[in-house]
Amino acid sequence: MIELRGLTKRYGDKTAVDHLTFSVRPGVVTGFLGPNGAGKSTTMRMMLGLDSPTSGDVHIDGKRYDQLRDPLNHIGALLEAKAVHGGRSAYNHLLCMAQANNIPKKRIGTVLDLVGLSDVSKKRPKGFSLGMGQRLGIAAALLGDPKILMFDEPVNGLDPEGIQWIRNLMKHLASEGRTVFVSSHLMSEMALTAEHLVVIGRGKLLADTSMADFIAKNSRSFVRVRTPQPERMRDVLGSVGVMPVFEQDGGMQVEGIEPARIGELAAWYQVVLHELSPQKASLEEAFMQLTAESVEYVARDQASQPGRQPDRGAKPVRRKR
Ligand SMILES: Nc1ncnc2c1ncn2[C@@H]1O[C@H](COP(=O)(O)OP(=O)(O)OP(=O)(O)O)[C@@H](O)[C@H]1O
Repeated sequence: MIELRGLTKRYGDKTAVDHLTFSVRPGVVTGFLGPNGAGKSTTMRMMLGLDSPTSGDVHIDGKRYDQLRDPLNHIGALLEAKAVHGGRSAYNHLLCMAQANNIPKKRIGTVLDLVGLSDVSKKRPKGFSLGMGQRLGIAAALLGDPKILMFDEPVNGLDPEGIQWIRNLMKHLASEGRTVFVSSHLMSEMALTAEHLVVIGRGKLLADTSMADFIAKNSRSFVRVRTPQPERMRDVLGSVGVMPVFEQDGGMQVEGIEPARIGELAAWYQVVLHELSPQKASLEEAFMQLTAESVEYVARDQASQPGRQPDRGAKPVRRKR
């Protein structure tokens, strides 16, 4: 279990982490989400004692990191893929870590097997691909057989096979009862991996919720209707108590009625339809809306258009009647 209480980090007048209070529980993968610059890495560094908080604290199984004996036996982390001494073989890299942390040598073979690097254990990591480097970083995190694991953007730059491997590994580690905390700026990736979500923006907590709740609240479904007779269609829908919402490009979003029923009504009242398609607002859209206020760096074309939504149909515009 990881517990943060009022965790705050300031760099000069910049508040990178702003009074974060939440807990990360064992047995599930917890996704740590936020746009670039939200403060995820800074938070993780403070969890690992690599940075000290300006105020507040973080406890790993009830203790501060610096109070843990043999910390690698409690918490393992993958922060930067290639932060490895290039001159040592993969085996020797892990050996140095094991010796420095009172970890039995036999764990090295176990973790190299687990991440699929046994065949290249004598090779130097500087010749490794990004995916192999990532696997070595994970082997290092698992070396002390810790109950808590932390991964900072572990799938960045990986191919689909590597992404799937890491996803399955994280789920497996959680199913063994471990605490698994993984950061990402991609909601779609987290939806496939995490059971719990912590979302931050500009260092502040925006959501601490189960993935199921987040999906239930945010995956709004609606029907997109396009017709050359929008006013007439609006009246037809109004006659059955449904109020469409017009989109900027003239289409309309209709909620609370099945597409088949809309088609039947249109046929009955002789309204021509050009589109009748069921839609689901994506989780990525919901995440972008949640964090929209807190995005630090916005592409110029978005920034120059106040109110512009990042994705098609993310927020419909109501047209005056
Ligand atoms: N050492 C530092 N000195 C000054 N500012 C810093 C320092 N480290 C981080 N920051 C600032 O703190 C904020 C949070 O950065 P952080 O790297 O924790 O965010 P992040 O959520 O991990 O972002 P990303 O997804 O881009 O890695 C950013 O505005 C960053 O510029």
